Amino acid sequence: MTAEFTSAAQPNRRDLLRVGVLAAVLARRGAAATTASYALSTLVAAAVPVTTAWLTKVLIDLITTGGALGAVTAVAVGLAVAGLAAAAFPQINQYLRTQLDQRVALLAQDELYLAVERFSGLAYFENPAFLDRLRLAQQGAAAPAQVVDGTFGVTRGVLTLLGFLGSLAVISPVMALAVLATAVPTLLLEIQLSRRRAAMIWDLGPTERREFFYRNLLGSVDAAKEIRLFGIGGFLRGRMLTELREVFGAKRRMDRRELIVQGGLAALSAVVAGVGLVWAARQARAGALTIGDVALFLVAVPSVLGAMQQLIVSVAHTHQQLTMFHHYAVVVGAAPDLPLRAEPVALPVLRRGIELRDVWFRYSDEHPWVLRGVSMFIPHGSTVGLVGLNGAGKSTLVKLVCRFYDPDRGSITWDGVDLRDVEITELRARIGAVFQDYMSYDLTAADNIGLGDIASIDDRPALVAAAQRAGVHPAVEALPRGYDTMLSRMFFGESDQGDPETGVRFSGGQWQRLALARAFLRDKRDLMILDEPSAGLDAQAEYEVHQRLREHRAGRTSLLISHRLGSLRDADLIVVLADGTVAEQGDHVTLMAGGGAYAELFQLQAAGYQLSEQAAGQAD
Ligand SMILES: Nc1ncnc2c1ncn2[C@@H]1O[C@H](COP(=O)(O)OP(=O)(O)OP(=O)(O)O)[C@@H](O)[C@H]1O
Repeated sequence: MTAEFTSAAQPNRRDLLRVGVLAAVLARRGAAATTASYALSTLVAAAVPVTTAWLTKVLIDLITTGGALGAVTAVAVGLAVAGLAAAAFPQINQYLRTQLDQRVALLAQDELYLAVERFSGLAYFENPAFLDRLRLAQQGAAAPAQVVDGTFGVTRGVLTLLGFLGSLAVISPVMALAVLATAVPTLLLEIQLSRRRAAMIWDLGPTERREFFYRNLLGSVDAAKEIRLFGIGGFLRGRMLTELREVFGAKRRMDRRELIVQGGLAALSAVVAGVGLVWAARQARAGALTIGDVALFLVAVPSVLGAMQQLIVSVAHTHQQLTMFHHYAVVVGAAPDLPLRAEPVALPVLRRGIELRDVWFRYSDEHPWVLRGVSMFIPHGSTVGLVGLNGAGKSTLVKLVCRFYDPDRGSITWDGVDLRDVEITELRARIGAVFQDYMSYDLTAADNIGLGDIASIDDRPALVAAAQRAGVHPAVEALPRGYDTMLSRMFFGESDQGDPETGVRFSGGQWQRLALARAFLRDKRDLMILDEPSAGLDAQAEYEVHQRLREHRAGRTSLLISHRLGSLRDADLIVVLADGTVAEQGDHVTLMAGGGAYAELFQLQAAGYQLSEQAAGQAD
């Protein structure tokens, strides 16, 4: 499924052509008028140097041969106008280029993240090859404008080159051929260098990713405690530097290669120009060339070489940008990570329940099976508790019910309709959830709750009601700007708290209550999933939250995961997962009477509490 991300980084000619067309289409859609103006301005900019050189030659010849005053004046005025154009057009070009860059990048970025949003599962985001592609695609979003710019650069280079080469050919066809002959190897070598550079960028992807990870870790507030307590800053820094040295080493080798190749080619051009200069001087001395010819020659040779250099740089740059843009095209054009039905079945309002039938799942072919034939039923209107040791597959099962992945075998049905047959967004719109690894957004308290149901984000009474149910309302109300206070995972001083741009730091339990409030805002959904909703709460808060959950769960369908078995005691059904299968299921009383894994776990926890009570009693 993900082979398209791991395939060779080097696009072939057909790929380049295809992405070139894609870049042009994006430029047209994003900035048609700017692109057209830029094209026009490029043509003028290309014509100016050649026109100037010819007018200079004509002027010198007119002056040295005693031409008419009117003619001299007309040519001089022409030269002045060309000078004006030479002064103005670089600025105009620069402005148009920036406009083009920004407009096309805006569209390209929008389309990239639209495509990313369309990947409705999680598998791509857990695939390092995809993450590498995405990182390069983000850089590639700026490429279409660069490709257009490069194409215009090539056009400008070709026009200037042809103009000067034509001028040179008039004076010396041999010289024109000699100059042209240096261009061919230069162009080929530059393209090869560009290919190598693109391959190097791709190969360095994993190394750069690791370096980025260590760099982030060293500056992260979350990791700061452990790094300091364990004294591992030096160790992590060492690893970061090793990765960085590897990156720089590869880049240095590439730079040296470029230095040798480009230096050699520049020397070759200089030799050709030098030989030409000697030849022209001798020809003028012998009277075979006019002074105007020599002046034109003196301008034409460096201009041809310069235009050629510019052309080569533009070709190489365009090639490199096309290669970068290819990463963008791979991401934007990637097949959906989860198969989508062309004609999805409408998702019925849940009336009967959700059934998992012989569900097998593993994260990839290289991973072990996590679920091995799980069959269970979540009846509508009931609370089902999911129990199991760490790594038993509880969160995985929840992710399958949300269709973040598809089962490898078996099926999950919603009132008899297979989840694979319905529109994913419709399914997700029917589910409310607090995940084990819930998000803490560096946004206002209101936004942190409102994101749970974007349609209600401005409905303050609804946000307050959700916060009240999650028991976080008093804490939010006490904030400097109440619900409009920015919450942040960063620390800001007291004096900053009046500043709406800075944030207040919440405790872990308060963030968790906010996540709960976010889920409560979605409470009119068919299914509520709560994966460890109270793990970070103190005992009193946990009691309160469970009390509210109980009230809230009444008559609704919910799937509840908790290691604190006491909180699942009153669930209608408790399912125990072990070794990827359902080890046992039933309500609390039945499972306790059965004396199986659940009863054992429950008694172990209860004994733990009794022991601590006894210890506390003895201490008193
Ligand atoms: N994205 C992933 N890629 C590969 N393996 C994964 C991934 N997520 C989980 N696993 C593996 O799947 C198994 C089940 O994990 P899961 O998180 O579902 O367990 P759990 O029962 O929720 O555990 P816990 O009680 O610790 O939360 C574990 O062995 C875990 O290593």
